[in-house]
Amino acid sequence: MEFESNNSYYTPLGDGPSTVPNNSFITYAALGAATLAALYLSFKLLDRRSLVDKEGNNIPAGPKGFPILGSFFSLTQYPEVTLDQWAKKFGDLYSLWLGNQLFVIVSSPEIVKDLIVTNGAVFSSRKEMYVKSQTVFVGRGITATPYNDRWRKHRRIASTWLNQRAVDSYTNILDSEATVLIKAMYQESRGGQVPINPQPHAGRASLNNMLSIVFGTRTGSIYHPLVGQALKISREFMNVTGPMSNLVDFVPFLQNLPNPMRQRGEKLHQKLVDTYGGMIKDIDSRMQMGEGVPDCLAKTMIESKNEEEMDDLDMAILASAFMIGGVETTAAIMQWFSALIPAYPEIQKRAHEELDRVVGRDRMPTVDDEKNLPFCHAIVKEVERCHNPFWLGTPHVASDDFTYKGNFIPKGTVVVLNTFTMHHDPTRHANPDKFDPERYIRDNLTSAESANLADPYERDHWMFGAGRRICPGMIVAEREIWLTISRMLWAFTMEALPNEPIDLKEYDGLSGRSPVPFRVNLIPRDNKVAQVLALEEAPA
Ligand code: HEM
Repeated sequence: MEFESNNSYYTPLGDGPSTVPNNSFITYAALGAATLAALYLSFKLLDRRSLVDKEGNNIPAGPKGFPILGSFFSLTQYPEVTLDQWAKKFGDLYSLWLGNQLFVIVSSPEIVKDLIVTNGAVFSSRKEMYVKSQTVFVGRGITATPYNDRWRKHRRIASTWLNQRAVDSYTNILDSEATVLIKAMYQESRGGQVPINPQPHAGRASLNNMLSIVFGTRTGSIYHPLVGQALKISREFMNVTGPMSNLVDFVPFLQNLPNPMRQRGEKLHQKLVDTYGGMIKDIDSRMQMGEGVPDCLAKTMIESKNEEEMDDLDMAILASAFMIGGVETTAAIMQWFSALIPAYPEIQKRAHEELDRVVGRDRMPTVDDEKNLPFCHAIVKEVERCHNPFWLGTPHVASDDFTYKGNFIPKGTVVVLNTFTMHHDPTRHANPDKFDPERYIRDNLTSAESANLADPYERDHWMFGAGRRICPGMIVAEREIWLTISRMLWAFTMEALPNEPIDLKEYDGLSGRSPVPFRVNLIPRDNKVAQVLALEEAPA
């Protein structure tokens, strides 16, 4: 199959500033028919605002918003900041409207546990968003599907490649890709002589891990055409499918008008089918010709497609969910780490001392070393707390009416975990805006273990979501993040360029977020680095 040769990952803002909403309200407003529909809807909306249950309990209070649009335009730029301000005003459980859709915003660990975990039978569905679910994923794929038998089947199949035993079986691949990453960074920076943009390197490391798991293949360099193409697809996905960014998702009459988001969604859908569906077809043909194919998700799906009643589209979209969910996310954490750490020489120094004491200079840290490197482990968790790539997560939906402590949550309400507020709660994280790994120094659990703690206030962070839809890729994600970050720390002293400050506020992406491109100096810590990376012969 052919891949477009496109290295646009160097300029990921190619589709315009990503923090601007995707729909042009002006275009829609120009259409006269909208006025009548608007009036009708505003009456309906007023009706819904007074929703009550049988006992007369109201929906939680919240910002009023505007007729028709609700609070849409308050949430276009840095929505997590607005949600945080409203949490301070309206409390840990409040509501808002976007168009005809009611949202409930949950900002405390206790309420997340009570609703999403304890009442998972009610709060584990997804809204079939017009752009993301209906147009891009066409009702398939594990991420966006409602809580039904198709989701259960896809989650079960996904888990066979993401559970602890599976991850243990391919940890050698994650380990080798982490070494390749360090080597490529070393080489591109010419042993620390020129600054580099870590983005394509982080992207390729994550991409190669997912390519191995899903298709049993990998790319040989950041210039392989699949790197540019896959990262471009993931980036477009992040910019097209924000949980609160598409007005057309919430104002249904817009779906019948000429619609740029539908076109972008359809194009993206086709790219997914052509790229990842095409790779599955290649594997299928090779298997039919009796060629040996490495074990991978695609092979599992092809072998069991009759028994599991999966068609080609099911397989293409499930593979796409891995390629999207598993690439930008882990790569974003590696990038946030690389953006943050140059500002903290004293933290690097302490990490270097720990690494030298526990691991030494003759080898790089491994998965087994993590338990003996509490400060490096704490750095990873603190990066995740400060820079969750999905502040709004993937919202859940109530599949039934529910009343929680006098607050009515009607069936169909979208429930958002307000992770920004929870990650910045000063009662749990003193001085929350400070990057301070020390706060996790006594946390010796993985995030997967932490998610199972009985006390939700003890959980490390909420980056992976919660309940029955919690990220099934947590174990592999953590392992690859550990290997890459601990090895970057082991190999380099990371420094910002004197005249190029690294922007930690702006970010790229609407559903997921990663830093805007930046460059860093990666100074090898000593000449052992080249030897351990097998770039230089060890002295006799
Ligand atoms: C830093 C890395 C990652 C982050 C921050 C992340 C975050 C998330 C979040 C917030 C959700 C929604 C959870 C919820 O509904 O409560 C999710 C779901 C999901 N993630 Fe991840 N993820 C990461 C890595 C991965 C990886 C490596 C994979 C591998 C394939 C993956 C696959 C998925 C899938 C398939 C779902 C959908 C689950 C469902 O709806 O049942 N993720 N992820």
